[in-house]
Amino acid sequence: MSAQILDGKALAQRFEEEMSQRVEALKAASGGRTPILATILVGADPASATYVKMKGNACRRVGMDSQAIELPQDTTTEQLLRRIEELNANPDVHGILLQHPVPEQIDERLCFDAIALGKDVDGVTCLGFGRMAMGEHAYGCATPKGIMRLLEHYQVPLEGQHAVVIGRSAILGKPMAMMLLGANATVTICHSRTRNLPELVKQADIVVGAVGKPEFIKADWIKDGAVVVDAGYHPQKCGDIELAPVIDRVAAYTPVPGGVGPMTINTLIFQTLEAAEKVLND
Ligand SMILES: Nc1nc2c(c(=O)[nH]1)N[C@@H](CN(C=O)c1ccc(C(=O)N[C@@H](CCC(=O)O)C(=O)O)cc1)CN2
Repeated sequence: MSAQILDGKALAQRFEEEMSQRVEALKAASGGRTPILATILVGADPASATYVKMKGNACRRVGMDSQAIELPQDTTTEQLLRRIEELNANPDVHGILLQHPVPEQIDERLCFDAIALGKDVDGVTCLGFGRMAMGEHAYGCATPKGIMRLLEHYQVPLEGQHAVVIGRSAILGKPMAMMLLGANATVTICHSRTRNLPELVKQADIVVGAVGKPEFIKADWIKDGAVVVDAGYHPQKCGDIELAPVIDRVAAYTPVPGGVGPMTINTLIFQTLEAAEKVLND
């Protein structure tokens, strides 16, 4: 069997070309106003700094701007909330990204939830999650929404399929499960205390690795013909799933790197453009 590669890098590039045209049209229609994503990075975690830089670069590639806010490691919850309130009130800012994780003294949930719903282009607020889960409009959480866009592009059937999501984090596993459910998949959510994890994964038509541990999901848990989606990315340049031994016997898989990661960034930028279009086209 020759597996389909769910190529997130190529798809993100293609979507960027389409978005560039939309940005140009928006600027022309709004007297030259430019969509702006505000990015907030707290502390000096090198990986987070890299991701935020990649997001700013992606904005510029499609003709949008980013406003980078860098706050020191000892920032308090109150200080961060004030910065978010300023961005909420700034009409020139169309989307707000708070890079996760923040230093441990900060109440991350409180800060995520302070982001105005219309500017929550990273889909991190409880309100946005609730609306999405109930089938109402909200910007989706960037990584799971990016996975859904990838699966849709490659016409991976979801309806009636058994999707097993391994991981239950607020910005990945939980919204992923709700999005798959919204697409009429039958969803099992597994986590660190799940018993019989290998047996559950063996039942999956679609496996989503979202556990944050390198190659935690073993090749011999994955059934022949499954669709394998790996949302992990680790310094060893591998994901959450032991991928190499299964690529000849699965139906489709996301490579690491070049699968889910580029779609995460593309989705954030795409949703920023949507938010800007809502404001600037009015
Ligand atoms: N507020 C948020 N914080 C975090 C999110 C998020 O979606 N919102 N996701 C992750 C990290 N992340 C984006 O922030 C991210 C991780 C990896 C990639 C990516 O494109 N990886 C590449 C490889 C990169 C490399 O070569 O160094 C790939 O997989 O091809 C993009 C975004 C945690 N925080």
